[in-house]
Amino acid sequence: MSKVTVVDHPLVQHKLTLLRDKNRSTAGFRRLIKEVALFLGYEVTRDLELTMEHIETPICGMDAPKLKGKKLVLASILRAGEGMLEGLVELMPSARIAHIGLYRDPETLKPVQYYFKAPSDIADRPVIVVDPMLATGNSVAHAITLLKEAGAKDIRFLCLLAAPEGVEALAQKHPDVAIFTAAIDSHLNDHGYIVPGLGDAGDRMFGTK
Ligand SMILES: O=P(O)(O)OC[C@H]1O[C@H](OP(=O)(O)OP(=O)(O)O)[C@H](O)[C@@H]1O
Ligand SMILES: O=c1cc[nH]c(=O)[nH]1
Ligand SMILES: [Mg+2]
Repeated sequence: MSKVTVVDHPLVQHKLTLLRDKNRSTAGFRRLIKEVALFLGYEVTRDLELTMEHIETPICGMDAPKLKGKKLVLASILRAGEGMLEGLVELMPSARIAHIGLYRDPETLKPVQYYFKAPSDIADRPVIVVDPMLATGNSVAHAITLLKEAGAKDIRFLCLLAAPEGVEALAQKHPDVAIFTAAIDSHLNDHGYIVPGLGDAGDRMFGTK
């Protein structure tokens, strides 16, 4: 069973409420997604391994902690992952980036793939998959399958909002992938939207509806 972490930091919860509000402007929505991603970024990277390195401060030499191993990969599920990616890149400017182009067929709720590009040495790097919405879980499960086929081994998933159905489905398909989210909502409606949710994240972020 996947480990699920709900990030209940008060600032995250406050900003999530602002995001849910249907009267939030496109600019406000974009800014908030990026801000929340910064907070969530702290949690999703909490268990990264450190190694000691000798450095010289202006005062003396010391052994100080640095991240161990290769830079990690941020894997953004298009389109909505891009908003969170912006915040995470600010936190980890040297991260490598993977893009996975998927949209959900509104009838079948199955993902339709239109793009995939990942670093060639992804097998040697930790991977954080980002997409604000975990609804049925079909999109992220497909994205993770593609990343595993490309060689990824150490994968975690960061979203903003999850439905219980999606958490369950992802845990079934990829039990090795830890899930980080700001909230787990009530359920999915007949169209596969999260209730109460925040609507269509991509459309709200890019102003396409
Ligand atoms: O868990 P699922 O049921 O698969 O739904 C979640 C997916 O739906 C949304 O993308 P969408 O298909 O709207 O594409 P977009 O980001 O281009 O708007 C969202 O960003 C996820 O990728
Ligand atoms: O509630 C939902 C479900 C899928 N995708 C979204 O953007 N929102
Ligand atoms: Mg969308």
